[in-house]
Amino acid sequence: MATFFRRLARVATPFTTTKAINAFKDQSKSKSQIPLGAIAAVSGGISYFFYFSSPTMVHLDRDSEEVDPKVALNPDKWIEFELTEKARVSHNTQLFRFSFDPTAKLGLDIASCLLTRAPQGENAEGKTKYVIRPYTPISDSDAKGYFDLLIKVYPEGKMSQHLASLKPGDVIEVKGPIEKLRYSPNMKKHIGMIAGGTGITPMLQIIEAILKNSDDNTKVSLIYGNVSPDDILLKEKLDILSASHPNLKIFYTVDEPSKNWRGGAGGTGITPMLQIIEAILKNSDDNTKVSLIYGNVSPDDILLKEKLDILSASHPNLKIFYTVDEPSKNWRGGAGYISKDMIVKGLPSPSEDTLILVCGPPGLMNHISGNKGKDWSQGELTGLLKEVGYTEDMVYKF
Ligand SMILES: Cc1cc2nc3c(=O)[nH]c(=O)nc-3n(C[C@H](O)[C@H](O)[C@H](O)COP(=O)(O)OP(=O)(O)OC[C@H]3O[C@@H](n4cnc5c(N)ncnc54)[C@H](O)[C@@H]3O)c2cc1C
Repeated sequence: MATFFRRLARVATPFTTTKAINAFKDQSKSKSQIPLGAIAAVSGGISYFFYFSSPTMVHLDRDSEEVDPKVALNPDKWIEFELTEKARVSHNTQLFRFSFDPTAKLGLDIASCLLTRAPQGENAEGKTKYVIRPYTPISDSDAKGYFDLLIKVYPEGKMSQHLASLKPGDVIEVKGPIEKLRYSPNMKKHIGMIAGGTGITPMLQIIEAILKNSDDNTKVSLIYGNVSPDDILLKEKLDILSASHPNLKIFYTVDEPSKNWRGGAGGTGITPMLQIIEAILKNSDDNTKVSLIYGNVSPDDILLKEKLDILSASHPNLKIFYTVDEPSKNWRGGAGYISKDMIVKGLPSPSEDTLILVCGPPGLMNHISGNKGKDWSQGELTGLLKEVGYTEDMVYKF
């Protein structure tokens, strides 16, 4: 448990790809007990390297193809799952790991959610009343024996408070899956995503499905909005995925930038990035595209800017976006509500080859795309996406 909390604490520090690989090596010594704190910090990066560099994973994949795996979820029946670990991810968000038969998969297609229910007193006839809420697992859909939920805990939230009160060994009832958007590889050339807060969860399901399939060439551009830098969930995981996959570009924006707001790399956090950039650029057989978001307090604080500018000017595969806390007059983004300008610059243009996915709290949905209908239908497309020229068939609201 101590290791688990130490790893969690490391979430606050810049995480390099080397660290991710080492973290994986450490974990592989006790494969059945991967600490959830490490998952909170880097699981995406680890699973990415796992999928693309580990012979063990190839072997596991072959195994799973040979035998039709058992499935843990049942769409018609509430099933109890045991909480094995939980970890704080931000000041109001926690990660929960639930376990089941280690030889079974959860049984979730991309992109789907599941339903949880918890008892909430009794009705007049003495029967148990339940609160039921949907959540989107963020663990690999092929993972055996466990699934992870990333949940924002609301002060008055019936289910989120119940979940926050659970201790390892306690159980929660779950039913599903409920399919949202049926994702198939290469269904679109370019997918744009706009997420707010825990609205990142369905996006993560789709991103990981794309990145782990080497035949899927879909480009993904994600705009991820949060209130403050401390609210950005799984940032290290997203950064590692983006740093190691040229088809994934991420732009973070926060309503309340703090002094520490650093974007993808901050200050001396540039050093590991530079190592990777130089390794890529000096190898003429390496066609990896790199997008670097490099944040600093002020324009004067940007380290090695001249060198980075020269590299970027001479290598078309390297794109750099600088962000600063104390902007000069030329400041162009990285702070404030998601704007029309960010959408135009950051997402694929309206076209039949693109799809824009939106997920977040009602305020964000209203601002970006209009909310869903009362009957959970897609509802009318309004907001910034409509203004920019997208049509209803180009947008999916989770
Ligand atoms: C398809 C789907 C997938 C979802 N996946 C996730 C997920 O992966 N992780 C996750 O954390 N949530 C997810 N949600 C939201 C989740 O289902 C619950 O709505 C949320 O956890 C609040 O439930 P609660 O019972 O704790 O709060 P409630 O008792 O329903 O609400 C109590 C108070 O909390 C506040 N509140 C509740 N929801 C919101 C909101 N969305 N925005 C702003 N304030 C709110 C309001 O002030 C409300 O009055 C998903 C929702 C849907 C529809």
